Amino acid sequence: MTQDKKKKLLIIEARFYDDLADALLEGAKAALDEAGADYDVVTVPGALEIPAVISFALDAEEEDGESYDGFVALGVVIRGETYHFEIVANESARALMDLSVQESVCIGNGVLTTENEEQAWARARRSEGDKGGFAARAALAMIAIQERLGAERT
Ligand SMILES: Nc1c(NC[C@H](O)[C@H](O)[C@H](O)CO)[nH]c(=O)[nH]c1=O
Ligand SMILES: CC(=O)[C@@H](O)COP(=O)(O)O
Repeated sequence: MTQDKKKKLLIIEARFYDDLADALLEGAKAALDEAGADYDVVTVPGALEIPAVISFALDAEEEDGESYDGFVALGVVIRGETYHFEIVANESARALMDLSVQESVCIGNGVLTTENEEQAWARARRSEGDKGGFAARAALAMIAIQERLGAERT
């Protein structure tokens, strides 16, 4: 991957909450458009499915499939009545971190984990927290650092 090559990223969005997913995706797309990066979008049911899609993309790359310079994970996990919040929030984050470190993959994590919907909106809206845009910019930053260090995935 050369410094001047146009970057291509894969956005994986968990659409457990449709309207919130729209807000996160708007921010992420705006950030990547502003950076002049190309991207594809894949939609999954929930945050727990996001890490596997990155694994699928890495596997496909080894079979001469599409190659992505980085990944943007988007989703919203809102606490309910049971322990499932901890499972979804913690395990999706853990799997993304494990992928980034063990596979040297550039990932921006825009999966919100909130106590309620109000907190989620305050972070999803591009005009407020813009966590979707932040995650996209984080992925781009990691791609640049990986290039600078000469650590691109072969
Ligand atoms: N409760 C939330 C979920 N739960 C669904 C899981 O992510 C997963 O899709 C399901 O367990 C089937 O494997 N997902 C979110 O993204 N946000 C939530 O608040
Ligand atoms: C984060 C979740 O999994 C949550 O939406 C599930 O709600 P509940 O714990 O009330 O089943």
